[in-house]
Parts: sequence; structure tokens; C-alpha cells
Amino acid sequence: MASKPQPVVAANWKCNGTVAALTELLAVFNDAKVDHDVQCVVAPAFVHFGLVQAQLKNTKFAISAQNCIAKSGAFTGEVSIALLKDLGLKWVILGHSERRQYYGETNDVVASKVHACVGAGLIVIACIGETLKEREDGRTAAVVIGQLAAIAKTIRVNDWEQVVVAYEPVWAIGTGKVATPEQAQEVHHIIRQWMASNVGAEVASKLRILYGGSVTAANADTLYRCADINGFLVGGASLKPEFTKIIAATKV
Ligand SMILES: O=C(CO)COP(=O)(O)O
Repeated sequence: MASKPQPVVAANWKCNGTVAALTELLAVFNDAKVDHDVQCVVAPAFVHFGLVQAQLKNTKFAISAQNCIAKSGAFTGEVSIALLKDLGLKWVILGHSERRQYYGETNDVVASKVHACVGAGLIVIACIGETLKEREDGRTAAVVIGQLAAIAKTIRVNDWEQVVVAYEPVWAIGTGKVATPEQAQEVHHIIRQWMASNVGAEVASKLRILYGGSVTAANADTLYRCADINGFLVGGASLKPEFTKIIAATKV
């Protein structure tokens, strides 16, 4: 346990929140006593960046985008790396399954975004994970390795310092059906082993691999005890005060 890398606990607020509700929640995050070595991250919708930048005072937290595109210009409705950097943002989530599913982001699209973002100095939370059908067909390892390999192909070994991997089984997202610790650990181990064999042992041992999918204050402790789980990417529960308990679960 002592050799685990610094945990990351990230709140993915997705397309949720009101000014009033988020103001209340940020006050809770500001008051949270986080006295262990952990990186907390909040990813609001783009329209809430200003609110979060003005109100989030807890220095354990960074602000993240939920997506971006590589280049600025005539791309109506999009937000580019340069726009994020101009606001002082350092983190971005890429390849979330909702972006893959609803916006057609393929492994190659995600990989090229990861390449562009690490090249620009951002820290990327790169999401991978299988659907229920893929799991039932026995293709979990092949799918997540395919997603990971596409990224590994586009970035250099040193770039992995700027990448956090989030394993989010699609069937566990927003369903209340959390992966068991055994199911999660099995895939996290496969990811780390693949990284060790294909990128390098040191990169693999330092890589933060987060679990996401119906994480709550009630299951975070048990999940974090798994050897290869280094934190969480949280949706629903990150919009509630219980998110601070999920952060606390990474204190060992
Ligand atoms: O998609 C997720 C985080 O990115 C997980 O969402 P839930 O925690 O709501 O299942």
C-alpha cells in the first residue's frame, strides 16, 4: 500500500449543476479537511469555469475540462486547448465513454486529442472501458487494451507523466451497478501489466489508474484497498457533499 502513487480523485460534473447548487457544494469542498497527499480535481461544464475559479479555494483541488479540441478557430460550440490554457487550466478529461458513445469519438480521435493535450502541457485523464456486451462476450481486456494502445502509439514514454488513466466500465456508469473490487482490480492489473510490457516498468508503476462507475462514499474504501486502484473518477456522487468522503477513502 505504501508504494501506491499519489491518488487522484476527480469530480466529473458532466452537464449538471446550477449556480446556486454548485456554490453550496464548493463551500463544502472548501471546508473539507484533506490532510493527506492526494490530488483532487473538479471538472465542471465549461459555462461554470468562472464560478469554480472564483469560489474554489481549497488548494488540494485543480480544475479540469471534460473535453476539448486541439485547435482554436472556426469551430462553433467547441473549446480548444489554447482557450483552456488561457484560463490557467491544467487538466482535461478525454475519451469519456459518453463522448465515445454520443459524439462518435473513436480510439484514434481520442488518441490524437491526448497527443495534442500532453504536447501542450496539460494533464490528461484518459478514459477507457468496455460495454456490457463487450464484457459478456469476453472482450473486456481486448477492448481496454485497444483503447490504451491507441494512446500509447501517439505519445512518447515521458509523456505518460502527464496521463492518468480512468477505467470506467460503461455498464457501471450512472447505473448504481458498481464493479466489484475483484472485477475492477482484475482490469486495473491488466492495464498496468500491459503498460509494463509495452511502455516501461517505471511508467507502469507510477501510472495512476482511477476507477469510475457508481463510486460512492459507501464503496470507495473497499475499492481503494485494491492494489492497482489509485483513485476515482466520480459522476453522480461528485455532485454531493459525500464526494469529500470519497476523497477521504484514499487516505490509508
Ligand atoms: O462517468 C463517470 C465519471 O466520469 C461515472 O459516473 P457515475 O459515478 O455517475 O457512475
